[in-house]
Amino acid sequence: MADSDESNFECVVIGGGICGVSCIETISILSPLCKTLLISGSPLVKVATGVRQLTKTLEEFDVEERAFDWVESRNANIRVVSGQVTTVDSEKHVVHLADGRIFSYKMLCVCSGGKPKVIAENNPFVLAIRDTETVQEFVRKLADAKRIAIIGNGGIATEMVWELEGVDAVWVIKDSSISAAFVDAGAAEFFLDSWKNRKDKHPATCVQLKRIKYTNNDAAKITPFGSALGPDWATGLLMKGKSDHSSDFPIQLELNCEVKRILTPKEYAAVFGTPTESWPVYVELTNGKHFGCDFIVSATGVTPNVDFLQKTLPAGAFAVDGGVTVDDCMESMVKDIFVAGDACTAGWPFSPHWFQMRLWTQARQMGAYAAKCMLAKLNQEPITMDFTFELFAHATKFFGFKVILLSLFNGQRLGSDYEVLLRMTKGVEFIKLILKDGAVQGAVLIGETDLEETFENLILNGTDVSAYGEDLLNPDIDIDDYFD
Ligand SMILES: Cc1cc2nc3c(=O)[nH]c(=O)nc-3n(C[C@H](O)[C@H](O)[C@H](O)COP(=O)(O)OP(=O)(O)OC[C@H]3O[C@@H](n4cnc5c(N)ncnc54)[C@H](O)[C@@H]3O)c2cc1C
Ligand SMILES: NC(=O)C1=CN([C@@H]2O[C@H](COP(=O)(O)OP(=O)(O)OC[C@H]3O[C@@H](n4cnc5c(N)ncnc54)[C@H](OP(=O)(O)O)[C@@H]3O)[C@@H](O)[C@H]2O)C=CC1
Repeated sequence: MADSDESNFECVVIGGGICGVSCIETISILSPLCKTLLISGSPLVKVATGVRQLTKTLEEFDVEERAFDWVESRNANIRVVSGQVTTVDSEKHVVHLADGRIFSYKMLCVCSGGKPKVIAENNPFVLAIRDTETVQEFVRKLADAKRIAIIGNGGIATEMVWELEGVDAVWVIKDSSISAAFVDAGAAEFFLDSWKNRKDKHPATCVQLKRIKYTNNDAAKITPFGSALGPDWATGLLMKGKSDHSSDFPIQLELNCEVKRILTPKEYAAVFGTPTESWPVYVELTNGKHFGCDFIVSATGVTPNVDFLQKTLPAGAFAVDGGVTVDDCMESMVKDIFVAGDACTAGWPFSPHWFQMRLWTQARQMGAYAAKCMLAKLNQEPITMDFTFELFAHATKFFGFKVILLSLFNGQRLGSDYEVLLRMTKGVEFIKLILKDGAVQGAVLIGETDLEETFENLILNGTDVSAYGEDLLNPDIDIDDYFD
């Protein structure tokens, strides 16, 4: 290829995470002759493999890290380069890389992911988990730790506390129950109770949803953050500290509070007097408690990683949460710039049963759908929205239990005007249905319930279930028979 060919592409995709790779794979399948470039800030890309469709909208897959040449070998029209995009010139349709290279595009898809929100950005005792490197740093520091503080109440904190061994942890939660980013107080109680009464941390009944291996790649990543970790990042990792306690429940829960300040030993002594035990860092909480620890994990969510678009897009192109607002074709306010995955904020009128959460499945689906939209625009063809945006569906694993979340599982968007139907067997299963206007609007299915397909259908079809009352969750009745 001549030089100019080397830098001119029809489609350019920024980001080698699950979203960017799903985008180029879809372009490659739908339009094998489309000249496409993937610019990855990390030395390996993340590929979804072994996709298993559990129901119409619910899927599981494994995630593997692959070298650039694996991606290129699948299609001669795909090129993958390593580099950090610093700016995008939307007038000239070119992207600039930190090393001076320039690539032109007809259609651009930004899949640059998110970066952790950190409670005290430059404090060396505060650690955030995002990618393979940060998790390795965590494991390394943990090996020398007797007590840590975990701040945040979402996916990372929930998965981390379950895996910890040989360390005391103070879990600082601003809500009144654990894991509130995903489940309500009832399900949280189910988890806590099962956890405290567990006989075996990984009992045979616990379903292994998926397992992946992350490589320790020696090549330096180019952007400050590599691709986000995902399913099973915590499973199989030895998260072991050096405390010699033998408690089965070494977690101290601090509910309804936040970190007031983080203090050095000197600052702590000045405020609270000389401590009985000396620690590298101290934490004061808004509930008045204070304690020392080896380090602090900030697991307080992500913010879209789109700073390099600040000069390209007008202020109005960004949503309140910092993501780039996209329309129902994943396109931003600026022509031919599409944004997908953790980097974007879905800005179209949602279907009644879907909403955005920054998760693997949505990153993969958005990447694939953005590819279809880019090609449709290139070819001036119409496009209809993917079915995947009809219903929110998430499969994961918390505290050793399979967890399925469907549609408005916490009554999102319904205000207080809905009914809840519950079935719970301690240590075995927790099922919660959200009902409104006689129809199922959402479901939380914890344990081996095998009900995901049934409830997905009831939600999607808007079936009137009011005649069934509580029988809907009667364990002696096979509800599949009702709706056959
Ligand atoms: C610890 C952890 C555990 C998680 N567990 C789960 C889970 O169990 N289930 C689930 O559904 N979700 C989980 N998530 C969320 C999920 O990982 C993300 O939603 C998903 O990976 C987002 O994919 P993405 O491709 O949009 O972004 P990312 O994976 O963040 O990829 C972004 C890519 O863009 C590159 N990049 C960034 N800026 C530039 C630039 N300027 N130039 C070039 N390249 C750039 C980065 O290097 C990276 O390769 C987890 C997240 C974390 C952090
Ligand atoms: N199994 C899964 O599906 C997993 C998914 N993930 C995903 O990875 C991403 C990163 O995970 P994570 O960091 O846990 O983010 P999450 O968004 O899951 O959770 C962040 C939590 O921290 C709370 N929080 C925010 N700021 C503060 C603060 N200053 N002090 C105390 N608490 C605070 C949030 O409360 P509030 O919401 O009220 O602001 C929320 O409960 C998320 O997109 C998450 O969905 C991660 C791990 C596992």
